Amino acid sequence: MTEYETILVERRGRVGLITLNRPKALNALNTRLMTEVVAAAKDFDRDPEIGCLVITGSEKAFAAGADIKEMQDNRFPEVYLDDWLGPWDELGRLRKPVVAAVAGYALGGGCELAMLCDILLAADTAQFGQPEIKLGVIPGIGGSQRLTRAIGKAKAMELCLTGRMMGAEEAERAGLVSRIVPAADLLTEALATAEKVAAMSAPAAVMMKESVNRAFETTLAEGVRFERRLFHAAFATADQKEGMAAFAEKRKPSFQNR
Ligand SMILES: CC(C)=CC(=O)SCCNC(=O)CCNC(=O)[C@H](O)C(C)(C)COP(=O)(O)OP(=O)(O)OC[C@H]1O[C@@H](n2cnc3c(N)ncnc32)[C@H](O)[C@@H]1OP(=O)(O)O
Repeated sequence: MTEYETILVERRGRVGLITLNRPKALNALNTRLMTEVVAAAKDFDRDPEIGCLVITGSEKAFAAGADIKEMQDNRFPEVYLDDWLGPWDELGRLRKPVVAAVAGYALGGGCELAMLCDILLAADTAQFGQPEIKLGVIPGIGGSQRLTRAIGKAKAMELCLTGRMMGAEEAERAGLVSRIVPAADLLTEALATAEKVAAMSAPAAVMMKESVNRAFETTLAEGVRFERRLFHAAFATADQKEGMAAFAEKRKPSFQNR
């Protein structure tokens, strides 16, 4: 069993739950936390018993950004040569779906971490923002790119250039989050959503995630072609036979994840 210092890691049936746990620093993302989150998420991603992940924080903060005190004395040659913050990109390469359950502050790297996930659920207390400009820097884990793709240039530009936070309702209207839930229900709702995903055919869920994500990386024609190829490939799985037989026989499917 791996020992972690800055996160809590639990299995809830077929769901892998990662809880950021630096409460005194509002879950500021230091190097240790980055290393631990990435390692735990990759372990779950490799685990055939896990079908979906949930990443969450505390009531007050999902994460208040990269750890400012840790990075304030950084110098260009070191951060450049070490590709500092690069390991976060590995979360974007996870094959299994990931649900972000966000309450309180999701700022800077915290907002970027949420956007690295696939389904974003927000508590009514959630506050999103990219305030790096106030520190004399810009986002470094994809914030200027993913926020712009999620909510469009007009709003992303305003938020990034002013550092203004946006609440859960504005974030939902803008298309950043899929749903708002009362703060007290956030984890229950996130786990229920993740369980629903984990109960689907694992190959179909991985194909679905890959196909939706492709929409951000390619032209419409290429994306449609990519989707068609994966759709064809789904007919090579036992789960396609089971899913369609279950429909015809008016029963629930029992997927074998192959
Ligand atoms: C990824 C990249 C490239 C960049 C970034 O993410 S830069 C960081 C972006 N985030 C921020 O700028 C937010 C910084 N935090 C705040 O503005 C405030 O903490 C707050 C508005 C989120 C909450 O304010 P509140 O008054 O409720 O709480 P504080 O007393 O300010 O914070 C409690 C405790 O946590 C420490 N803290 C908070 N955020 C960070 C952070 N990002 N890095 C390091 N430490 C952080 C804060 O210093 C305080 O600790 P102490 O009591 O020990 O001072």
